[in-house]
Amino acid sequence: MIVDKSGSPLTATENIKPDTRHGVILYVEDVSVSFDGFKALNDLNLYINDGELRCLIGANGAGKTTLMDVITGKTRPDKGKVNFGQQIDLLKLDESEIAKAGIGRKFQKPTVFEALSVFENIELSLAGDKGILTSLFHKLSGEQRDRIGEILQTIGLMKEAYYPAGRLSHGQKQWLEIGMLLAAEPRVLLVDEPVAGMTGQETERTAELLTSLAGKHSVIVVEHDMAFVRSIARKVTVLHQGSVLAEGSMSEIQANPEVIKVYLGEDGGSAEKTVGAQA
Ligand SMILES: Nc1ncnc2c1ncn2[C@@H]1O[C@H](COP(=O)(O)OP(=O)(O)OP(=O)(O)O)[C@@H](O)[C@H]1O
Repeated sequence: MIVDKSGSPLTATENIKPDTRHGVILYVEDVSVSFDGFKALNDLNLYINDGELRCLIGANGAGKTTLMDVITGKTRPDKGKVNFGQQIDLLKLDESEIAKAGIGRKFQKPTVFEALSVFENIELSLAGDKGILTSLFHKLSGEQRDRIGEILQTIGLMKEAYYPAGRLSHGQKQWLEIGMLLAAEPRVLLVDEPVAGMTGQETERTAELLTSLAGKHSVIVVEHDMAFVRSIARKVTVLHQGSVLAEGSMSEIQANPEVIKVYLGEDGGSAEKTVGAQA
């Protein structure tokens, strides 16, 4: 349940806006999560500014997915604080309330309705909880049509609006899914490995899309592809063993001896090697 400053209960549907007067939209403080005694997150602190585009990197098992799970209510931390703006305590909300409050998540695998058109997929998302049948037989208002047009424009699928989603390329399906999330007008978008499996050209367009969303939305991208991270990131957070190891611009991260040591020593994977090699 969300409460206002005086402690009165409010529901997530009452259009509660996160208070970002201090410039921060997401506060994650001293968060720990254990699985059978193993600390997947260990006193983690992370602050995301309103409208920023943040990249989250780290070796396999560093805790990136667990962090996304905590923010979206899928996993409850053992301790710590997770606030949306200054006043909304996300630990008191369930997954669907968190989504309704304005935090959208895109998983790695696209889950669009393949038999429906691109337009209809977005139309369904616009309808929210109303259900497929109600929304497909409900006549759209001019305003709703305009909104769908705007989203199609943003995700670059205007030409494909009436194609069945099943005919889209892998990259286009990913953009459609981002468009479906945008229908709910989220303040924060969590995007998990958006360019995995994409062609070079699709990767470039995804970089443009995510960069264009920042400002109006705060975007957190989890990604292993360092070239992609370099192309979009203003600020990068490196997770290691459930805590923040380093935070800064890409060049600061690349020059950080701890980051180089941990990646190269621990995993030696290509993404991490790229960080070392670039330093
Ligand atoms: N439900 C769970 N039960 C037990 N251990 C878990 C569970 N979820 C995650 N872990 C462990 O917690 C640690 C952090 O996992 P997490 O998936 O958050 O890492 P990650 O940074 O997202 O890694 P990857 O890049 O491989 O996705 C790992 O050691 C993982 O095995």
